[in-house]
Amino acid sequence: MIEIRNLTKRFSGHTAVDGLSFTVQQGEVLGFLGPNGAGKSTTMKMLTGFLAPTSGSASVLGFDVQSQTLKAQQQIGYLPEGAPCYGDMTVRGFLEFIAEIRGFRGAEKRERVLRAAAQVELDKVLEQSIETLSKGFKRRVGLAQAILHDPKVLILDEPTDGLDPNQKHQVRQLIQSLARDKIVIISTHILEEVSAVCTRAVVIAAGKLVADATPLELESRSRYHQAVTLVSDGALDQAALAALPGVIGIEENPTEHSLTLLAKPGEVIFPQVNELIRQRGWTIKELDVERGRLDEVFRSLTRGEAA
Ligand SMILES: Nc1ncnc2c1ncn2[C@@H]1O[C@H](COP(=O)(O)OP(=O)(O)OP(=O)(O)O)[C@@H](O)[C@H]1O
Repeated sequence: MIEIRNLTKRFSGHTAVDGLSFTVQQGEVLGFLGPNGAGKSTTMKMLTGFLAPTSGSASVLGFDVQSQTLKAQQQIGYLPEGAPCYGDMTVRGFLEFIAEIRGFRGAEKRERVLRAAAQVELDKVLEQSIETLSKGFKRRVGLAQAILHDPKVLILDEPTDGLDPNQKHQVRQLIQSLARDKIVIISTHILEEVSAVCTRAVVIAAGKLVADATPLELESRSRYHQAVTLVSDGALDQAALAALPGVIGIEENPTEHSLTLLAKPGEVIFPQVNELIRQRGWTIKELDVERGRLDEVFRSLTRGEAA
């Protein structure tokens, strides 16, 4: 388990992290979200023992990060933002270098490098210099160095930032396969990542926790949760749609020639909308029921709080 208790960091009069508390259990993939300047990197630095908190504490699998720093750090694999590597080294050379820093020698070092490279599918580029790799492969090198010592905890700072959609997809699949027996914390600005890979999300703004929930719970806070969008060539009777039980509003989307019916919190409106369509014999080209919009929830949670 990772436990963060009342963690606070002040920089000359400015409070970057403000009394943050949360825990993460084995098997969880936690999305750590917040606008620029919210305090994500500062929290990660305190959690990984690179920055001392002003007050409060953090522990990793029972090891206090401040008083048992090395023990705590041995449990952690860390992918820093941008996954910096030594570009002129080969993939194998770099991974062996990291393995040595982690204390592995001889056959064990070589085996660990091969195992980590195989896990993230780097086998074919082991002898290639890192600077000649694509961004996606560079990110894999960063992931490989983070898992060399088979840590129980992975801390990944914006692991898919700057990658193309295919590379994003591949790195997310890798994270999911690595996450099975680990605790994973992913800091991200990319909200779709939260739905794609995270089991839980902690949202911070101005150093304070503003939400701690599953992606589904967060989506259910959206005003678009259970909203029904209809696309039709013909005109629809908006008054009749608005009068349906559970409907609290209608939005017109002129560019898409569609109507979005908003549901009262906690209510499902799809059956009554469907019934009205049947009764009136409307031709509907598309009908979509939404889970909710994370970007809207994120904005309303963090609005005006960014530094
Ligand atoms: N060493 C430092 N000295 C002074 N202020 C700092 C220092 N490091 C961070 N800060 C401030 O602390 C606040 C939180 O910064 P932090 O980098 O943790 O945010 P973040 O959520 O990681 O942002 P981003 O998404 O942009 O990476 C910001 O206002 C930042 O300017």
